[in-house]
Amino acid sequence: MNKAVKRSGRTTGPMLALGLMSGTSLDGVDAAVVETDGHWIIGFGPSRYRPYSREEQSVLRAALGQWTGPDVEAAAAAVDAAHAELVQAFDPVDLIGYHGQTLAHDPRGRGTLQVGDGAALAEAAGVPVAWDFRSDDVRMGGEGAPLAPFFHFACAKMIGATDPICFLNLGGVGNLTYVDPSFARPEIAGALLAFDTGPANAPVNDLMQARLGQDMDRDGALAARGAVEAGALELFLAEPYFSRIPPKSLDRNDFSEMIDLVRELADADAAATLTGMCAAGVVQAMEHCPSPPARMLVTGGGRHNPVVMEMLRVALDCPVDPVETVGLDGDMLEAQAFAFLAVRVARGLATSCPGTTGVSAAVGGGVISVPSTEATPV
Ligand SMILES: Nc1ncnc2c1ncn2[C@@H]1O[C@H](COP(=O)(O)OP(=O)(O)OP(=O)(O)O)[C@@H](O)[C@H]1O
Ligand SMILES: CC(=O)N[C@H]1[C@@H]2OC[C@@H](O2)[C@@H](O)[C@@H]1O[C@H](C)C(=O)O
Repeated sequence: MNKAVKRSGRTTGPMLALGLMSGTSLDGVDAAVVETDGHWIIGFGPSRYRPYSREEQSVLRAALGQWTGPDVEAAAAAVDAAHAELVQAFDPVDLIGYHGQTLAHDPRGRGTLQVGDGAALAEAAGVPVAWDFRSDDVRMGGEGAPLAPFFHFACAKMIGATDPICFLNLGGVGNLTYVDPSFARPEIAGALLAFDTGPANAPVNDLMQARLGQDMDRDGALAARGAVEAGALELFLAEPYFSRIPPKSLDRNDFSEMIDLVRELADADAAATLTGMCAAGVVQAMEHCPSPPARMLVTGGGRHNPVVMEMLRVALDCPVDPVETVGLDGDMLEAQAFAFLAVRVARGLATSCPGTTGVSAAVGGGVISVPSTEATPV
């Protein structure tokens, strides 16, 4: 059996890390290579996407919101198998960052659960694996999410930003990172503020599935034909979550009852209203930022939706662009984030701080499992 270790032996120099992320949309696994010393992004390597099959998706969906039991075990097995298969497609790396699949997230109650066994993957791949990224943060009073902000800080430095900017990830859930790149390090108070903005694509996907048997409102085609219903939007914004001071985080299904607010609406109006809720959550989020950002860079699948992008452009006082505008890859940013964080775990560096998760002090989360064939940890 391999062992989980906390700290690195090697302390400097770049490493080649492969990040693996299975997001809340349950569509598949993203994998991307990053070369980094844990502080600076030296370069981006190859990336791949491995979609879940219909069967795999239903296994994962059946386990959502559960903490233990046969559904969770089946989901864990499906997640491990998909990741092990995907890793095979890459040339050797120094380290893997394995986020796994979040099934349940209740940081102030039962904790947070990502399935995916890093020890087994380390054995299968023959490479050390950093995993279980969120538990330590939750144990120290944090939200356990979002964790991409330390990577966003490095991205802001890489693109040469000098004024504060925001990264907005529109996945199943939305999350925002405000970065002040004038700070030298991400854990210094004031460098980062991050939190989940509200539901993003998940309610729209659920609506499309329930009403039309489709996975998503591709290119916002349905929403573009409808109108936002003001009453439903108002009820949505009355949710206490939006006025709560960040950091704060959400589970995928925390807002699943939003679909009830559009139950009486025609398909196009329902899609437009749920899309409007995603944008409105972001607009509310800006109220919590310490200063207006110079620009907003959008990542995640929602950046492909012209309806939500236009809503944001109309409502916000700064340019709103996909991250591709600055040369980043919006389909792979989260996978790259977990490659970057893996190296930070290996180096004993912090992965979250009070500004990103509300944790009591900067914490280096995650553990590293080393394959039994390897004599010393990374
Ligand atoms: N062309 C498109 N038009 C509209 N929506 C799109 C398009 N492409 C992707 N999406 C939306 O983006 C979603 C996938 O986003 P993404 O891959 O960022 O999610 P995720 O990583 O699983 O979620 P999270 O970041 O919450 O973990 C799809 O389920 C869909 O709703
Ligand atoms: C608990 C959990 O898995 N949260 C995810 C989810 O998906 C988006 C948003 O909610 C964010 O908080 C987080 O993922 C990103 C990758 C993060 O940790 O930065």
